[in-house]
Amino acid sequence: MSNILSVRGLTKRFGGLTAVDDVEVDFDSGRLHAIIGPNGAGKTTFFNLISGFLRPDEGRVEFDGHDITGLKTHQISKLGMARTLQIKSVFNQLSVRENVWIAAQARLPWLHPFRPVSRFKATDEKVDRLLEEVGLTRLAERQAGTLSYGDMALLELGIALAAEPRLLLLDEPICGMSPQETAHTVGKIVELSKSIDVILIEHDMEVVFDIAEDIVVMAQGGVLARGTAKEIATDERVKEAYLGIDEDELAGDLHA
Ligand SMILES: Nc1ncnc2c1ncn2[C@@H]1O[C@H](COP(=O)(O)OP(=O)(O)OP(=O)(O)O)[C@@H](O)[C@H]1O
Repeated sequence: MSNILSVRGLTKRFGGLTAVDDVEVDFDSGRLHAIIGPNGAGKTTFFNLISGFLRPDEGRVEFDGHDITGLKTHQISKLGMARTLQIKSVFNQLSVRENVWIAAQARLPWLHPFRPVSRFKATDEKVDRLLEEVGLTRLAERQAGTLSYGDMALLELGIALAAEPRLLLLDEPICGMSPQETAHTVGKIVELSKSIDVILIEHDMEVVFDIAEDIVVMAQGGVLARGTAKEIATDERVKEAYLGIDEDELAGDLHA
């Protein structure tokens, strides 16, 4: 199986704090990956480094065969990596459809006066498909700013998918959602992961253990453990890393 992402010696310091510390990790294509770890473990900083929001102090990141170390976010996104649900990319005044349309349009060459009408038709069809895919067809004409939290998250997913990514990074995609919204969004993520690669940062252990096929555990900037839900749930080092932070909740989830 080929690697969609390979990370070597990745390090990021903020003053005296090493937020990501010499991380070496590969993510193979075709499995749903999750990154978990206690607060402050370095998960979001890791995402920021691989998606170009932050420049690493040391190390190398390879995405889909390209060395992307130090590239800017738009260059990385052009190569096929999308990230969603932490960056608020939605225009609140526009409709759901218009938001996705703009994102889909951005993928095409710059607008010019001689652009064939068929290109707009193709974009319209693509937008319809995307809305269907994320389950927002019924709300297509709704002003985005009036969406519920869960529907807004789905819209952000639609916007990310408009870029036709090979790899989708999701940072706490169900944070703040109701149980129904969670179930719906988790279903979508699983479905999506069958056609594109997904790496998910998530605190909800029940969801992670339920859907992730591969779990990377980060602690204090490094990779502490890696394995299947079963392996991670019984790993003493993982239990220790969470001890004192969320002991009751984790104990419940790990033994579920
Ligand atoms: N821009 C920054 N400047 C200074 N310190 C930072 C910055 N970003 C993150 N940190 C610190 O780096 C460490 C790792 O933070 P990070 O947000 O990556 O952890 P995390 O695992 O995503 O945590 P959480 O689960 O709480 O989101 C923390 O100690 C955090 O305070």
